[in-house]
Amino acid sequence: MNFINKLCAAWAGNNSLLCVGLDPDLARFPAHLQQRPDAIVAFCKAIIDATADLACAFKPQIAYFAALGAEAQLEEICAYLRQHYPHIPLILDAKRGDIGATAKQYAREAYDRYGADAVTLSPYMGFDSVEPYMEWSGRGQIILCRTSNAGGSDLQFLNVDGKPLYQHVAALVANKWNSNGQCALVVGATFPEELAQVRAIVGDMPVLVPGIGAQGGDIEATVTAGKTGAGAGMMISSSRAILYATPAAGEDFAAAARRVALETRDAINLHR
Ligand SMILES: O=C(O)c1cc(=O)[nH]c(=O)n1[C@@H]1O[C@H](COP(=O)(O)O)[C@@H](O)[C@H]1O
Repeated sequence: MNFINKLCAAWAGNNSLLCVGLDPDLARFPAHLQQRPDAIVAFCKAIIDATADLACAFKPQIAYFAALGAEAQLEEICAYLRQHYPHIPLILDAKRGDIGATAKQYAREAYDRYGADAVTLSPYMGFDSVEPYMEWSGRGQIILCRTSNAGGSDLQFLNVDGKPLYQHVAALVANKWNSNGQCALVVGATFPEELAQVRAIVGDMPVLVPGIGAQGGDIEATVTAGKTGAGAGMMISSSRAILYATPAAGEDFAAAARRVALETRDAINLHR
């Protein structure tokens, strides 16, 4: 099944627009896991098992693994996801962007090595830096449009031909670039007005929306701004608020993560 169809099925199957971000930070792990050599795998598997029926996607962020030389653990976690939860889209958050020949290697990494259904990409090197990913039929390309951080405004808000640059990116991706029908965009929950602008430009194209939870984005404003006519269209992503839901990071971390994921999914559904 291609990325977009899998996403639509997960939205419906789990009645959820919540994407669970996997950003494993050893320093915030529960004490009983910290010394284990397989701490990252054990932590992520427990979070996955505790939230899989509440999520429309899982999104591992590659930097948290690569910084520790833990790519083998990321491979194991991705294999676990594909084996046990093949109906839930696996998004590799890598924000890649490079010339075509190099892009092809990044695409092999995302789709072949990790088996991701989709990968996050930067648009700023243009279409020939995104096109190589489209050789993997049915896999998704999720392209940065209006990011959740304040500094995103430095470039994305620049006025180009009377419109902010992020709106050009939205229009370009939704029309010319989406030749395989597997593209999506990233718009931060911290900018609901811009999310509404993007929704108006891109029709029903899916949008990955990070920025609720730890970054303080408002759920009601996000859902109201970003939902499609069918009350879907978004992967609203939260990492730290779910992963580290217990202040003291106790042995009950997975149950606490489930509690927060459930509350978040339900808070999102209230406004669909
Ligand atoms: O592409 C992303 O996922 C992303 C885009 C963006 O604009 N802002 C953003 O925070 N992210 C990622 O989403 C996650 C947000 O984590 P939390 O703030 O802990 O929920 C991190 O892994 C970020 O790298």
